[in-house]
Amino acid sequence: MTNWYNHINKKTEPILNRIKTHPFITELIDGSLSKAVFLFYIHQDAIYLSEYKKTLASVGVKCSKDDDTQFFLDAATGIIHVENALHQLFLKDEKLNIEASPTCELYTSYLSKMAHTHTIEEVLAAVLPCFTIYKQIGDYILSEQKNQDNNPYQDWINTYGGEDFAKSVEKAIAITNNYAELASADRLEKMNDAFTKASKLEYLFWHSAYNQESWKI
Ligand SMILES: Cc1ncc(CO)c(N)n1
Repeated sequence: MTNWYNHINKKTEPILNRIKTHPFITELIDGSLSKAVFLFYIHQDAIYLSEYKKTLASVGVKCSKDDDTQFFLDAATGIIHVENALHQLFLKDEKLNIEASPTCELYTSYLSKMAHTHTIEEVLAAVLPCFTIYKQIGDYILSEQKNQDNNPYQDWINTYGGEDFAKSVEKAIAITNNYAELASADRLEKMNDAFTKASKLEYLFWHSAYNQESWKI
């Protein structure tokens, strides 16, 4: 398949639309999101990112082209910078010794499973929504908001709306499309499933933060 990403992006548009209309995002746009909810999200995202960077490094190790390996290792390093910047801004005095929520645990475990027991095509498809959905949501928020000068969450919003992130997203799409071009119909189906599941997990991640999800016991 020549442009696999275009195909799966269209197919998963309903999930993206659900994220755009989720109260976490609509309230983030107008600045009314509760600080407790946002901090819960940032804490969970800190845990998520520290696991996600390991998955990206594993993906890099699995790539056959030097260039692709370098891209994922750089992306993993880039995450360390994002983590430090965001967490210094928003978690100044907060301690990071909290446990992962059920959804955070589910998402990071799913990605780790894909990286360690599935094919390179599937794990590429599984990590891609982390790039593309954040880019789409970052751009969406920037285009919708009218309060860039006084939104308390602007630093977070700017991280994912910028040019550097856009380049990185384009490269991740191109690498995944290259693998999809040579994949069998069966492998493509598995890639679709992985991209769809990771997109749903992105939705659940916002949703679980909005509800400050806890372990039931
Ligand atoms: C849950 C989640 N997915 C993707 C990103 C973007 O790297 C992030 N920061 N958090």
